[in-house]
Amino acid sequence: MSTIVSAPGKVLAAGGYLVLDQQYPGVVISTSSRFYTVIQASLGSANQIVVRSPQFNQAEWRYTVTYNAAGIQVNPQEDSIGGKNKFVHLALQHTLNLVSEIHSVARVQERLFNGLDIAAVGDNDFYSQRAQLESLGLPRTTESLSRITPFCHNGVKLTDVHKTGMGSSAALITSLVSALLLHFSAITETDFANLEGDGRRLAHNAAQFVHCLAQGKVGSGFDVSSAVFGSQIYRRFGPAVLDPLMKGEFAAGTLKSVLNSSAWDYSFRPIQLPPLTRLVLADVEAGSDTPSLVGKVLKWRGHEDSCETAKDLWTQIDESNQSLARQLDALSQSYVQNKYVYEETIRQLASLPAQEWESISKAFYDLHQTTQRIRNLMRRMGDLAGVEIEPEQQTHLLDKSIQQAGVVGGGVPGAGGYDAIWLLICSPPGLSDEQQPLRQVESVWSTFDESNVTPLLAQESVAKGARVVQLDEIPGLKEAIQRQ
Ligand SMILES: Nc1ncnc2c1ncn2[C@@H]1O[C@H](COP(=O)(O)OP(=O)(O)O)[C@@H](O)[C@H]1O
Ligand SMILES: C[C@@](O)(CCOP(=O)(O)OP(=O)(O)O)CC(=O)O
Repeated sequence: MSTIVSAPGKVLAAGGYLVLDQQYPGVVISTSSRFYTVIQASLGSANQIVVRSPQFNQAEWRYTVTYNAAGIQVNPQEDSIGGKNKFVHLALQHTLNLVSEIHSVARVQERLFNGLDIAAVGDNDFYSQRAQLESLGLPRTTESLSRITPFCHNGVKLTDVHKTGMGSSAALITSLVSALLLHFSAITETDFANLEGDGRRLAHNAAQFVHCLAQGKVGSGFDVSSAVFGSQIYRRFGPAVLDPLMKGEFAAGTLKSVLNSSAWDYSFRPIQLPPLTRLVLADVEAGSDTPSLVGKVLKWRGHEDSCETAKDLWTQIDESNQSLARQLDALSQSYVQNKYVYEETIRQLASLPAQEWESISKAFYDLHQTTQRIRNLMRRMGDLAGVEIEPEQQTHLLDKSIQQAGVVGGGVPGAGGYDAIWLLICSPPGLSDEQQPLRQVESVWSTFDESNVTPLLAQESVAKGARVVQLDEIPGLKEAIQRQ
């Protein structure tokens, strides 16, 4: 029997920094690029778990599971060629204990009778493909990216890979924890498939906890929430719910009671991007260090000399972020009300830059203005806090991109910095590939001389968050997990 769960990556389009405070929601889009965990019964030894990542060199981690009065211990084997993998180790340790608290230790022992083989792979978008395109002599376009083998081998060790900032650890932990809970029948597939199901909530709470523990801090959790529930308006949970577990209190029953507790007060409201538009992402440069950016912004926000200005600015940013959410909703509704008119409008917008849209569609023009206002306010926050939230080179790249016909708007995702940009562009049906706004954007990116810009393949995920999949459904997955 095998169990496969996929979980999407994320783009925090609005709400960077603010979303760390429960007062402010964030707008997060989950991506079509996903992480997959494939659990298969192995023919190995009892209580042995092997986790492999066939996209990297030396990426195999072996664990032995033992049982004693304190619960289940997942022990990394000294001879693991992958060295340490805190994220994977903690996911196994705590999810197996959660299973034993929900069922029994015997359930875990029984399902580990022949050991387990677990493969974890991520879509190519999670890792920069710039070097791969160069070595294949291909131009930096989405068309070239679609020619690279799915789940391709990155040619390096996991520790040396260049990530694109789509949240590999959150997607990995979500897919791994959910797959384990399902494989050990701690939650049912039907309940997991339901966005409001208790099983899906438990998977979320468990993945949040493991991710926080592995990161050594309780962040906002927007990445895990979108990996579990899909695109959403996210409001964080109060961190106190995790206090006992973060302090290492694992007396019998604690995991189950904390992770099932009604004290989890996060909220998510599913959203979607307007129909006939598409999200486009670019991998720009080596990533900025998010924790150090966050540290500086929070210091500025807390400082007595700047806290009043910060409060005012955050109120303004929040108003714009909430307008963005409302405008996205309204556009989806207007599509439902009159598909024909909506489609015709998108076709017209696709041939003009957004500054010229007001007379054609006030709703899309306003959306454009809102994204620009959010950029301005975030830049102001960066200037005041002394942090490069939208560095000058990103400003040039975004301005050039947003001036193109059919581009609604964009920004730097999450904490900002040098690593990525996102754009929302019109994608009307019936246009030839050459006429699509995406082509023009790709051409601007390929000739941009201040940094090396490579598109990613990701679009918005149509599936809502984490889901169970079958091996044959996903092109290239079977081949990838069989790779040695
Ligand atoms: N393909 C993979 N296989 C196994 N572990 C992985 C894989 N990808 C990521 N991880 C785990 O996630 C960690 C990366 O976490 P982090 O640096 O927070 O990444 P991100 O910023 O992408 O979320 C790695 O050190 C590793 O423990
Ligand atoms: C600043 C933040 O609000 C958003 C950071 O989002 P990013 O998407 O930039 O994060 P990384 O996955 O670490 O690259 C911090 C948070 O919410 O945890």
